Amino acid sequence: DNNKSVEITKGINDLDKIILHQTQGSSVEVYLYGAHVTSWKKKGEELIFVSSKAIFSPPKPIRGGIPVIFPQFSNLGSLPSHGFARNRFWTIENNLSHVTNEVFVDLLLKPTEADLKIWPHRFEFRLRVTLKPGGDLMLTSCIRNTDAAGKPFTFTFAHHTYFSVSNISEVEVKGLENLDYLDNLKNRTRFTEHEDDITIESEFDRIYLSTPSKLAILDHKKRTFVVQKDGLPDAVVWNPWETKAKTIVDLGADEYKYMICLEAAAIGKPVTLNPGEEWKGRLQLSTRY
Ligand SMILES: O=P(O)(O)OC[C@H]1O[C@H](O)[C@H](O)[C@@H](O)[C@@H]1O
Repeated sequence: DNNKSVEITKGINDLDKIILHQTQGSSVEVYLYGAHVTSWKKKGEELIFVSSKAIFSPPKPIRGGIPVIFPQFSNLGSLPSHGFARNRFWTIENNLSHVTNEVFVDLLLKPTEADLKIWPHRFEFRLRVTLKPGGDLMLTSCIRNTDAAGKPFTFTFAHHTYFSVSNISEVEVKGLENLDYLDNLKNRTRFTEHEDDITIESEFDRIYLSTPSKLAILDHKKRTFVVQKDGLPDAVVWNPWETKAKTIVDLGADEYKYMICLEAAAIGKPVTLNPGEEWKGRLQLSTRY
C-alpha cells in the first residue's frame, strides 16, 4: 500500500484507534485512550515494544508503546503515579490528512470535572502525531493554561517510549556521558555518569538531567534509534530487569529483554504556565541501519 492516509478504526476491546499510513510501508497506530502510540513501523517492521500481556482495559494504562506522562512524572506529586493523561480518553481535533507530505492527526485532552477535583487546573493539551515521508515519527505537544481564574500551574512530563530491541544485552545508549542523573533506585540521589556508553545489565531507572537534544540507542543486532527532542531537556532510562519484571503483571517474564525505555522528559525543572501561556515539546524518532 503506497497511499498516505489517516484511518479511524477500532483496536483491541473495541477501543478507538487511528492508523497513519505513509509511503514505503511506514505506519503509526495511536489509541484515543491515552493518546497512546502502540505501533510504529518502517518498511512493515515494528520498532515499538508492546507487552504481550498489555491490558487494553481502561483505566489500566497500556504496557508498552508511548504513554504520555502528564501532569506528573512518577510519584513527584500528589496524583497517581505518572499523572492521568495516559488513562483518559482524548478526542480527535482534526485529521486533515497530508496537507503537506506529512500524515498527521491532532488529538486533544481537556480536564473533566472529575479531573479538576484531583488537579484543579484548566488546560488544553494538543498532541500532534505525525508520520513523515521517510517514516520518522514526530510527537508535538502543546499545553495551554486556559484557567480564566488566573492561576498558574506546574507540571512534569514525559513521552515514555518503549523501544523494541533485539536483546537488551546488545544495547548501548549514547549521549548521556558526563551528565548528572537522579537514580530512582536510590531515592533519587544525584550522581554523575562516568561511562561513555551506557549498557544495561541489571535493573536500571535513572533521570538524566539537561541532556543533549539528540540521543541514540544502538542495538548492535538490529538498528540505531535516533531520538531528537526540543523542550524536553531530561531523559529517563528504564529497564525493570528480571526480578522487577516478575512483579509487573502486564509484562511477560522475559520480555524485559526486548525493550528499553528512553523517555524524553521535563522533570528536573518542572514547567510553570501562567494563564494564557503555552508550552511546546517536540520528539522526533528515526532509525539508522
Ligand atoms: O509501571 P508504570 O507506572 O508504567 O511505570 C513504569 C516506569 O516508568 C518510569 O520509567 C519510572 O522511572 C519507573 O520507576 C517506572 O517503574
